[in-house]
Amino acid sequence: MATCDDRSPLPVVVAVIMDDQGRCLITRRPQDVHQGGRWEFPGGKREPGESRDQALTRELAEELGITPLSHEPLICLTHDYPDLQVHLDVVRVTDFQGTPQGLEGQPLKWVPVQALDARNFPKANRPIIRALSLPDRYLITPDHWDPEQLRVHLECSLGDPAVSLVQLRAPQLDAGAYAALAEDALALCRRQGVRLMLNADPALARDLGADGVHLNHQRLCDWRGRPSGLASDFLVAASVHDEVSMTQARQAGCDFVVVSPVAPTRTHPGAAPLGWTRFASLADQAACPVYALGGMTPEDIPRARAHGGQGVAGIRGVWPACSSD
Ligand SMILES: Nc1nc2c([nH]c(=O)n2[C@@H]2O[C@H](COP(=O)(O)OP(=O)(O)OP(=O)(O)O)[C@@H](O)[C@H]2O)c(=O)[nH]1
Ligand SMILES: [Mg+2]
Repeated sequence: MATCDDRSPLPVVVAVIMDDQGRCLITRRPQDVHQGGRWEFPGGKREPGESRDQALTRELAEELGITPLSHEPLICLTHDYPDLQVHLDVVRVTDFQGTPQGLEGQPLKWVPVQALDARNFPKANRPIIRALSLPDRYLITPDHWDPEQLRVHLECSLGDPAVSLVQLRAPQLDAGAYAALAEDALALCRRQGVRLMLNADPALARDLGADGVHLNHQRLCDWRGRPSGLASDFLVAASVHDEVSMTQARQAGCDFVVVSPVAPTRTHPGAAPLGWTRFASLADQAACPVYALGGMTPEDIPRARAHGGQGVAGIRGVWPACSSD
């Protein structure tokens, strides 16, 4: 299982401890410490020579009196506070022994993941909360589907519980046809509680009430901050291919990014794939959850997660099969 690289920022292990009702455990930091008074996920500094998992076990014993039995990587990130740089290696603990108690006198509570409000946490926690709210796959519409095929595929896929985040990408359509299709697609997605990202002008995504905008290379270059009037939960995502575009996505404050091409694809046979090592290095530089795109299928999700990713994005291999295929 991948862990974050050792580096000079303060290394911290953070545990998102889940119960079987989909709630996670949060505790309040004492007033007199760094980020005092804010809610946090349990955890703490890794001691010299300690592995991530050793630090996890020690911190959860010291702070809560529990033993983690199984966990998986969630996200790694570096954050610059004015007074300190931290590197958070965040894991999701899915099973543990014991009953959590605030052994250092800290208040604790169980909260449904959807109710987590990043404003009550240290700034570095925003991507952690975002990672908890995003699925392990991001479906992108193929550009060879005409609008009718697209509607049929959306209708047949939206009942699948694995489908909860979709990007409407249709560069073959002119602006009017795209906007008409987007309105229909939004109505379909809303009915099923699926979030729809428009690969379009951010103002169009806002005006149509989409769940977010997906910035292609040009729109990421042109991005000058969130347009006014956006809902606070409106998602901004971007396509990233290298270190330069990852830096742009960081500066744009993206909620998540898609890194491609990770593996060879049928659509771009000539493009040199990044491979998993380079994907992991780019994911480590991100300040948000990262999906792997290019030759991906749902079977690649564990590999993407082991390399610091949120999951996979797909144009072909990630859509459920439909009877019209
Ligand atoms: N545990 C934890 N630390 C966090 C979170 N978010 C975040 O920015 N941090 C930062 O990570 C750093 C280390 O956390 P910590 O204070 O829990 O360390 P610790 O348990 O070893 O404390 P100690 O020094 O009292 O033994 C702090 O600067 C803290 O502000 C979070 O969600 N959980
Ligand atoms: Mg701590």
